[in-house]
Amino acid sequence: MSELQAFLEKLHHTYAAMEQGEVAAYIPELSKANPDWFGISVVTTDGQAFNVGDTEQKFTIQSISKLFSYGLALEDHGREILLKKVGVEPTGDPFNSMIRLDEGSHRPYNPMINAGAIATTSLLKGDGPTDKLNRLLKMLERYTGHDVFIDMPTFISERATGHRNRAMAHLMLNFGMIDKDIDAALDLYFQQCAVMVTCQDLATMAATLANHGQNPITQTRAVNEDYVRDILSVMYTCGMYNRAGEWAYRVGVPAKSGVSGGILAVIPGKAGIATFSPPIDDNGNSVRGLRVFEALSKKYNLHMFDLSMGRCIFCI
Ligand SMILES: N[C@@H](CCC(=O)O)C(=O)O
Repeated sequence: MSELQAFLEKLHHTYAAMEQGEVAAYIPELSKANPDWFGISVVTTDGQAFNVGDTEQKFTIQSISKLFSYGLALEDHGREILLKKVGVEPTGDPFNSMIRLDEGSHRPYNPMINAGAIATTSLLKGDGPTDKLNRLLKMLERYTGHDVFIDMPTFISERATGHRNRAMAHLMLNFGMIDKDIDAALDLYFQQCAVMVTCQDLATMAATLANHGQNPITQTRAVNEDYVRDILSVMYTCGMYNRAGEWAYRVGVPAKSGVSGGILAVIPGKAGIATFSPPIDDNGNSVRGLRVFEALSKKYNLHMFDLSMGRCIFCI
């Protein structure tokens, strides 16, 4: 067994017993997740895969989808046009806050909070709702390397209860920051959040970004190489809810988490790492996931600004 595999198994064993955190329930369908589900996956840019635990359990991608739709919007519109519609500043506020929408330029602060993600998804090109959804699914399939599907109960559950997201869309419409067909934009946003993935998928998707936008297993290009740096920049500053600063300080790699319990992180040029465990803390981050990433970063010197010798030894 490789040293990395042995270390992943040790981490899994150590943190499986943790009992902190709560499974998200504000989208009713998410509350059905088993709090004991726990997986850790690593995929390297040369195509090696390491897995431990529930890495084949399917779950809805939720907020992690935001970084991928941001990549597609960058391809559709380019950096400067998109920047006029959605900023790149961290907020320090909860992901579903709308306080800052009502001040200043009315431009959502960044594409990783809900307001910015809804605005980003509303900009995706396509000939009507079906074409837009198909473009989004095809894009995600280039990252995973296989077909992806929407979990209908989760989509319907969020569509029926997502009043806060609906309110944000109305506020942005009021300010003229979003196209008037907000129901279609919200449906597409709820659909992208309800796409089913596994922990292994998330690691492959992260490895694709680590590999300059090309899937290291299928060799398919998932996103234009020019935009990988934009995606990773907003992940680094805004990807971990209102713990993004502490994550950057402690773990030091671009990452994104979602309320269903997934976290993915990109080690540029080296690997993608993902964890899945549904209990989340007050910020929305998986409690087991945070511990695993802190331990991995320490053990393998993953922090981007750690320039000591032996950095990221596991992925060479
Ligand atoms: N669909 C969820 C995603 C939230 C998340 O994972 O942060 C929402 O909009 O509330």
